[in-house]
Amino acid sequence: MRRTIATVCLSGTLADKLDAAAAAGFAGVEIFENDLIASPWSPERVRERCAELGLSLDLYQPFRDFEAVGPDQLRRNLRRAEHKFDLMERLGTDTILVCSSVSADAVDDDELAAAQLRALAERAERRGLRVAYEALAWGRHVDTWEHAWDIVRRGDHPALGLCLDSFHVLSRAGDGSGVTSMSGISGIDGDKLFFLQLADAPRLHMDVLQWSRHHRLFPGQGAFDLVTFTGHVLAAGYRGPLSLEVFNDVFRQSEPRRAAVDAMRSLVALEEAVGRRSPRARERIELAAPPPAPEPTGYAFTELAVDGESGTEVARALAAMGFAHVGQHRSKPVQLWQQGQARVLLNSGDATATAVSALAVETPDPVTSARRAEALLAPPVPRTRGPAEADLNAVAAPDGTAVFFCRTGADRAGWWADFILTGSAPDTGTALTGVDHVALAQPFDHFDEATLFYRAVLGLDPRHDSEFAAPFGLVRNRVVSDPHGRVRIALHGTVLRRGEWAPGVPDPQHIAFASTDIFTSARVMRDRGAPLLSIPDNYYDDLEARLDLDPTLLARLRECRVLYDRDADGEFFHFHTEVLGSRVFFEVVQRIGGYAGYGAANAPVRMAAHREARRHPS
Ligand SMILES: O=C(O)c1ccc(O)c(O)c1
Ligand SMILES: [Mg+2]
Repeated sequence: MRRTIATVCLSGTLADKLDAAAAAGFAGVEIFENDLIASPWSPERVRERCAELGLSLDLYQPFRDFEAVGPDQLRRNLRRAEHKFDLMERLGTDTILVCSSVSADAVDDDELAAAQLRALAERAERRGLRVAYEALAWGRHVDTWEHAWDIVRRGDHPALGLCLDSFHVLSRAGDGSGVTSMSGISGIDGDKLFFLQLADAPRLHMDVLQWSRHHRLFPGQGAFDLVTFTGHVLAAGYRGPLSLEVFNDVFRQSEPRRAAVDAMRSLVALEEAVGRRSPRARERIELAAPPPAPEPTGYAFTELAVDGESGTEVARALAAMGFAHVGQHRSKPVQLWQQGQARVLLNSGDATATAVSALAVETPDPVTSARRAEALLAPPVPRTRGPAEADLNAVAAPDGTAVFFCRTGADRAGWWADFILTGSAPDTGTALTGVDHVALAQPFDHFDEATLFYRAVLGLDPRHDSEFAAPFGLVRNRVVSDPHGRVRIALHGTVLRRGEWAPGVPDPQHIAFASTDIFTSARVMRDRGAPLLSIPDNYYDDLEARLDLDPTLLARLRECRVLYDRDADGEFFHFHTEVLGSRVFFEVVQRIGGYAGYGAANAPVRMAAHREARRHPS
């Protein structure tokens, strides 16, 4: 379908926004009035620039507080409208969005509202224009799509139709009041559906206007069921553009070209999901159909960027945890460390701070995984490849992490062949079997973009949203994972921009290894000098108070400095190393039963302990 975007979604001047929309491949834009008013360009110049960029002007918006007023006010409103019609002619756009009145002057009279909208539509029609009426969720008298649709029908004019905006529909449809629902949408006459605006949002309990103006997201980044919603709209016969209209404080300050790519990715993924839900729609309507994501089967490796100093520190910690340096890269300063199915690369080739620099996801079909990534606009990572080295496909995630696709299995012919084996063997006495999850710190501005990236590109599902008060501010967590938990990526970032006084290091990232026996892991690793994190006694006193644990178990937890959590499905045991270099640590976890969480309740304790360890290095 045609994909368009409202200029309000992007930051910068109108010129910046148009450039960004075109660069991301949008076919057209909704011109948001404020962007035009603030622009030094004449409407003719805007039209010309859009033509140069290959963008159509699909909508002019918003026209406010028009309907259901007294005769004097109506005269003033029609005069105002004629001015905007002049402007639309100059711009070369034929549809104006009229949003339901929020004015105290508006009266609760549907017949009057319909008659006045009809009068507006008559004037529009004379100029070859049309009016799309949208119910704002906070409209004074009209705040549901059903009500707006009823008025449009009463107005009964060919130049008067409905604009549906998923935010206004779904913010109200989920509030439990039953005043509106989306199921009736498929019964709307498709010819009367003049425009469709799409936005997602997190479920928040707050004033709906504030929610809309600050927290909208691109589809796939929030909690709204846009697949079902869009399916209903298409079933009604709508064939106009899918247009994004997102008001979001973070996007408003992001680099517009990058935000526009995020936006485009959201629509491609949405079209794909709609087509998958309804194959019949796919026969009739052109919907994006990127190659389906092959289900990831695990991590081939995780790469850490290290410098000389942190490299030694990390290597020493890995050795104490039972890993062996089993391979050395043929042409690059990269070491391969292994224990069970856990493989860690230490790359000292780039002089960057210690960080998780790459994830290699195992897939049964790396070529298709890479083609999908490309279809979803994942930027490729340029790589230098030595002779006889594996041709690894990598794309860059929004947080800068390179994501590689490697064939499932040890794949000795693939990336593994780039390493010369050292002959060292791991020590199996530490009970580690593989990688449980990788936790990646997300830059404040790219959290939602990252969720969509991992979801769309890798086909992982978001789950386990949580938020907790940490020593340096509120932290937000979200895990993206495949259904079997083979590739779990825990994304975390601050909810608010991080305070200046927080330690002069970025949030640490970590790799969590799975253990079959947490107490053995802890004891053996401690004996071998692994830099394990010390946990305060207060924590164990509180555990005892809260959970009424078996005293023997509590004593073992306390002795081994293991953290504990449980839920209805099972139990979780974990411990951590200190931060190695500037921003990486390791975690060891054991899951019992069906526990599928990450011990979020313990995270503030762990963070404070890391802070303490940095202040008083052992
Ligand atoms: O927040 C608003 O005022 C506003 C304006 C125009 C829209 O299309 C909309 O959905 C909201
Ligand atoms: Mg809208």
